[in-house]
Amino acid sequence: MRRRTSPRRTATSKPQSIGPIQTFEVDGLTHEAKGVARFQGKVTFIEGALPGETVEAQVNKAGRNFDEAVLVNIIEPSVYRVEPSCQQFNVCGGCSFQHLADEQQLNAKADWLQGQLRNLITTQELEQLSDKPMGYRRRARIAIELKKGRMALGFRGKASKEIISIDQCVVLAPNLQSIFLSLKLALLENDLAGVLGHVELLEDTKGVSVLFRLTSSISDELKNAWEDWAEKEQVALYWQAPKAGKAEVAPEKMRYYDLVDLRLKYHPQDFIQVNATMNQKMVAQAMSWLSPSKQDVVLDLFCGVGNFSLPLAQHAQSVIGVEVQETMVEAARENARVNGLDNLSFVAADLTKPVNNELFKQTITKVLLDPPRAGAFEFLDSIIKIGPTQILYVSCNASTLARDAEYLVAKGYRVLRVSLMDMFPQTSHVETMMLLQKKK
Ligand SMILES: C[S@@+](CC[C@H](N)C(=O)[O-])C[C@H]1O[C@@H](n2cnc3c(N)ncnc32)[C@H](O)[C@@H]1O
Ligand code: SF4
Repeated sequence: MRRRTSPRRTATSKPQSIGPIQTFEVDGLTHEAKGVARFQGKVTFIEGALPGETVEAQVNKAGRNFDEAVLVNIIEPSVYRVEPSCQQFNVCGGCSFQHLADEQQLNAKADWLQGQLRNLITTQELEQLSDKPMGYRRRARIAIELKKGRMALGFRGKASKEIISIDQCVVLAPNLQSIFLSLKLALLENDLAGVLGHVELLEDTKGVSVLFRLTSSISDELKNAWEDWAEKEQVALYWQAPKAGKAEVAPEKMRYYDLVDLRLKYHPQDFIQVNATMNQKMVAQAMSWLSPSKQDVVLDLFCGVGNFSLPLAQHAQSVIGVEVQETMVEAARENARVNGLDNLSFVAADLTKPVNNELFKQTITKVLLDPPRAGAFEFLDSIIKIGPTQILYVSCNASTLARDAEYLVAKGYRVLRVSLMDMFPQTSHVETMMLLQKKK
């Protein structure tokens, strides 16, 4: 439980203001964590202000329909305001909600999600799935910049593209937090920083790894110095050569993570869900909601390396996974083989384009889809043609989920269950699971 705060001056940096300091009563919150107030009838968004607060702010962007203001002082704080755990919270763009108590963050996300899905869930209760609020990220891309001889290693800022230099990131898994510190010190001591595009930190069942994205070649001597550092820190090191699409990785250096009794191999730059414990819970919930049985042939769209396909195959008659990246399809096939599952097949296909293959020849009873932010609109007519009895939609973008689900509902499906999954606490991102059933 984090400490509640009392009235105080905020640590917000000095605003580039155009208006005088005014007093606002805040009565709403956007999903990007901006307080919503009205001044003489006009909506004003105030970054850092919370509902129920009386604040002083200065309008720094005046628009026709709304203004934006910079928080100057909190006169009456919300009872849900807490001290941010991260010292960089006011400037780093990585988190939006650290000033709001964890349970209230979830309520705010639920309200927002309910609004996005207002045409779909009037009576259904929005279910919730959550886990630890801090130390959950098993993957992070760290930006790097050298300016006038000074190194900034961190994330993009809240209000600018500037890289905010950080020493500690409390949403990272603890092992990644400690390797981050060691990495920062080591980068200050030699010449690698000048030829880095970015650094990727990753933790999985195999351990911790660091991937360097190079912008130009480096000497063997420098490379060896870093290999020594990696050995001392007991991390695996990967090098992505300049202009290379992906790092070259020997089979024995592939990564893996465990999912209950399954082991899934992947390339260090392949997609994996960033929150390991929430992923376990999400997959378990998907199995419980979709409830695959030996009568079911399940289609797993946007399947990655088989995160849902393999657990589905443990219960279903068979599973067909579809994924655009050939290398991930190969990894998924290998994962099925190594885990002793012979009722899976995988197809490499771009689901935004017409898919002309065996998919439509089989009787598919259930479909699971987990698309990127853009959603799956182009493939919806194909799903309708396949005609599964149930569709389980996992989404990281509620607005494309709403669009796609409204289309499915118009074409003969109804929403059975919806769950907000707090995959990314402290940030404004929301993961959602929706189960749809074909109307009789
Ligand atoms: C949100 S991830 C989900 C992956 C997997 N279901 C999991 O849980 O790890 C979306 C996946 O869709 C794949 N993808 C992106 N665009 C695609 C497309 N046009 N057609 C097929 N797959 C695509 C990505 O490579 C990625 O593996
Ligand atoms: S992403 Fe990390 S450094 Fe940035 S605000 Fe969140 S916890 Fe702090």
